[in-house]
Amino acid sequence: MGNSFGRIFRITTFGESHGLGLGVIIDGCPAGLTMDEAFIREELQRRKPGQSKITTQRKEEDEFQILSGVFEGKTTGTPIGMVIMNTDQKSKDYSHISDKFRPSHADFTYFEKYGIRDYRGGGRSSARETAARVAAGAIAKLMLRNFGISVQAYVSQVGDIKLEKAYTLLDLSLTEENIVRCPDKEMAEKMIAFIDGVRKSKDTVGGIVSCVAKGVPAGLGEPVFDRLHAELGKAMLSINAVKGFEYGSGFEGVKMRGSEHNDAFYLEEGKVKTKTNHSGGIQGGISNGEDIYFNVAFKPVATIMQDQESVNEAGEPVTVSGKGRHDPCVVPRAVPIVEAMAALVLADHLLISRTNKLHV
Ligand SMILES: Cc1cc2nc3c(=O)[nH]c(=O)nc-3n(C[C@H](O)[C@H](O)[C@H](O)COP(=O)(O)O)c2cc1C
Ligand SMILES: C=C(O[C@@H]1CC(C(=O)O)=C[C@@H](OP(=O)(O)O)[C@H]1O)C(=O)O
Repeated sequence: MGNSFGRIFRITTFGESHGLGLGVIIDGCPAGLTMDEAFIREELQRRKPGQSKITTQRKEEDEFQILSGVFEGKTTGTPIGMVIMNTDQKSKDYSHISDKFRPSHADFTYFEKYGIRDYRGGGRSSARETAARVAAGAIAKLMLRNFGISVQAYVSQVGDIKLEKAYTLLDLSLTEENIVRCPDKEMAEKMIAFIDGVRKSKDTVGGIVSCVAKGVPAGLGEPVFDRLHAELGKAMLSINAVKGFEYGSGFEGVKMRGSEHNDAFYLEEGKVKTKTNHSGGIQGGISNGEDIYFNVAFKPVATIMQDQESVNEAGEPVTVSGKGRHDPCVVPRAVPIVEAMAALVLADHLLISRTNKLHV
């Protein structure tokens, strides 16, 4: 429970931030998929810590090894095991809080649930675990690529610096050109300067990652509880520090009338299309063939380099001061994580949909 995700394309992750390493088992990846290790490496590089001045300075190369499930460059249909070793843990930085709870991190809730405190870094609750998800997500992306499906995310907001343009008006190929991963160069510079300033003031800040999936065929998703947007929402809300998810017109849509919000159908070369896409590519929990787009809100990082009020395991009031290497803002590194989780949902539903209709 709690460590696995997906139904057919199913992943289980393991490992802690300051343990020996972490990894993932993917069970259900179809046989015959060409493995592109260089691509998996690239994806991990986009997420790894220590990549710029606006991320945590922990230096992990996040080199991975595939242990099973691949033979002569192709998946065999058996479980794929992947490991990434930890090489730069500095657990000493956490000895001073070994019995204290950092406000708004998971120290207190994990202790309440398990009665055990792995105080080496955030343990299992550290976003280090998302390296395993990105490795699995890369394989899901390789599978989706065969079906012409792409998933691309970018940073659209940091604090109150907001990119007002919709994704349709942006050149998303520019996202990787800067360290904050915002495709608008000018806005990116503002965001970077802002995060750097917040970091220097020993504080942290939140932001929004936007994501678009293109080429998703109509018909993915289940009609009632496992609606495609519910699955995407769960995937996104399972990422550390996520506080909000909205898809399509989202919360802004409430300001519109039905006459404006409805997406009119038309035919293009015999194919059903919609003129607008307020539905975000999903209607009745099922994809309609249009782009699927959504936003994910991340809170400011909990560990700040300032004294904060807290309590310890003995129930005494204490002061907690941040130490160690932490992200001043998670969104630059969250971009590949959001993409990975979206790719896992879509790969899973692509395989599920094959059981829906005899002719698919
Ligand atoms: C990419 C990424 C990097 C993160 N880095 C840090 C960090 O350096 N320090 C920290 O306190 N929290 C960091 N977080 C957030 C914590 O992992 C998260 O707050 C914690 O697991 C508690 O979960 P919750 O915030 O979802 O309740 C990061 C999250 C992500 C997605
Ligand atoms: C190491 C990574 O990021 C970490 C995410 C994280 C957290 O609390 O989420 C806290 C910091 O590390 P630690 O687990 O040592 O406290 C970050 O450096 C990584 O993403 O690979």
